Amino acid sequence: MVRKKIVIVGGGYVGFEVAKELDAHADVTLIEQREAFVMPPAAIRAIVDTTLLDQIILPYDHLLTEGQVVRGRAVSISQSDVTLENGAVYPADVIVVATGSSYAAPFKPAGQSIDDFRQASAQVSAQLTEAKSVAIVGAGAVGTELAGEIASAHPSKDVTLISSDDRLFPMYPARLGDQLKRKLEHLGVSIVFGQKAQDLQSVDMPFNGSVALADGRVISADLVFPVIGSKPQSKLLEALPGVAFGPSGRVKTDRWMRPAGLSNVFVAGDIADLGDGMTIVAISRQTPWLVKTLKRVLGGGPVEEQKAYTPWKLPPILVPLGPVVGNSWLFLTVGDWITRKMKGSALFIPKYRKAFGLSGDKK
Ligand SMILES: Cc1cc2nc3c(=O)[nH]c(=O)nc-3n(C[C@H](O)[C@H](O)[C@H](O)COP(=O)(O)OP(=O)(O)OC[C@H]3O[C@@H](n4cnc5c(N)ncnc54)[C@H](O)[C@@H]3O)c2cc1C
Repeated sequence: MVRKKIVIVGGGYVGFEVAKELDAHADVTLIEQREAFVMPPAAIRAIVDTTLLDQIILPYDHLLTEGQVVRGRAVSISQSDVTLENGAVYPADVIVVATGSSYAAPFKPAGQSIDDFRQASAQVSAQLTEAKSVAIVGAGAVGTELAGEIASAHPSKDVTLISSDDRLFPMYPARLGDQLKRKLEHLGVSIVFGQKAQDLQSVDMPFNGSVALADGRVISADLVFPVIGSKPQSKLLEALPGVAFGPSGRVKTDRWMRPAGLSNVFVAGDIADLGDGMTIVAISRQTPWLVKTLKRVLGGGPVEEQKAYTPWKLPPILVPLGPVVGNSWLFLTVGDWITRKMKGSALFIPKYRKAFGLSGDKK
C-alpha cells in the first residue's frame, strides 16, 4: 500500500516527536530551518556551564529511520503542499505546522544558525563571569530558574529578580511560590515584586545598564537579562484563508487543532492557541493526542470521530534553582529531592539525546 505523505514544518518539541512517532506509519518529511535541535531548558544552565552546549545541540541526522529531515525554511503552505525559500515544493496529504516561538538570547537560537546560538551563549557566559551584579527582568519559570542557576554557580554575585506580580507563580498554590522565594533568598537573590520594568534598553538580548521600575526606582546591573516571554512564530499561516490569531499572536484552532477549517492542516505547540501555556509540559499533552488523531486521518478516518483536544487545567511544573535545590508542583508542592531527580540534576538531557539517536550520557 502506498503510504500517505505527511509534511511537518518545524523540528522543535512538537515537530521532532510527531515525526518520530509517525515514521513507521507514513511517508514523513520534517522541514526544519536549522541543522540541530536545541533544548532551551538546559540553555539556561549552559551560561554557567559552557560544557553543556555540546550536549544540548542535537543534530537531526539520526532522528528518523524511514522518513527524511529536510534542512530549509518554509515560506508558504497550502492545503496540499509546503514551499521552501529555495523554491522546493513538498506535496502532502497531511500538514502539521509547529514553528514554535522565539525568545531573548541566549536561550533559544534565532534564525537559521546554530553557530550564532553557540557564540551568543558563550559570549553571555563570559560577560556573566565578569559581572558583579545581575538583574533579571521577568520572574516566570525562565527568570526564576536563571536566578537560581546564577546564584548557585556564582554565589558572590549580586542577583536581583524583578517580577510584575506580587508573588512567584501566582497561578499555582501559594506554597510553591513561597518556598521558591525562600530558597532564592537563601541563595542570596533579592526579589522585587509588583514592579513592571519601563522602556527596557533591549528585550532581545542581555545588556549592561539599568532598569527603571514603575515606582521610580532604578536598578543598575553589569548584566541585565530580559526574560519576559516567548513570541509565537506563526507568520507562515497568515496567508491561509480563514486563519485567525489571538492577542498574543498564537493561531486560533477548532477543537481538533486545525487552524483554517481544512481537514488536513494541523498546528500545535507554542504557535497554537489551544488554551495551554507555551511549554513542553503542554506539548507533552498535545503530542500524544495529535499523533493518535493523525494516525486516524492517515488511515482515512474522519477527525471529528476523535475526541476533541482539551488543554491542561493547571499543568505540573518543575522549577530547579540550580542542580541541587528547587520546588515543583505535581498536583501538590514537592521539594528539592523530587525536583532534582526529575529535572534539576540532568535537565532531561539524556532523554532527548536518546530520542535523537545519540548517547544518553550527559557528559
Ligand atoms: C529558556 C527557556 C526554557 C524553557 N524551559 C522550559 C521547561 O523547563 N519546561 C517547559 O515545559 N517548557 C520550557 N520552555 C518552553 C519550551 O521551550 C517551548 O514550549 C517549546 O520549545 C515549544 O516547542 P515547539 O515545538 O512549539 O516550538 P520550538 O521549540 O520553538 O520549535 C520550532 C521549530 O520550528 C523551526 N522553524 C520555525 N519557523 C520555520 C520555518 N518557517 N521553516 C522551517 N523551520 C521553522 C525552528 O527552527 C524550531 O526548530 C522553555 C523555553 C525557554 C525559552
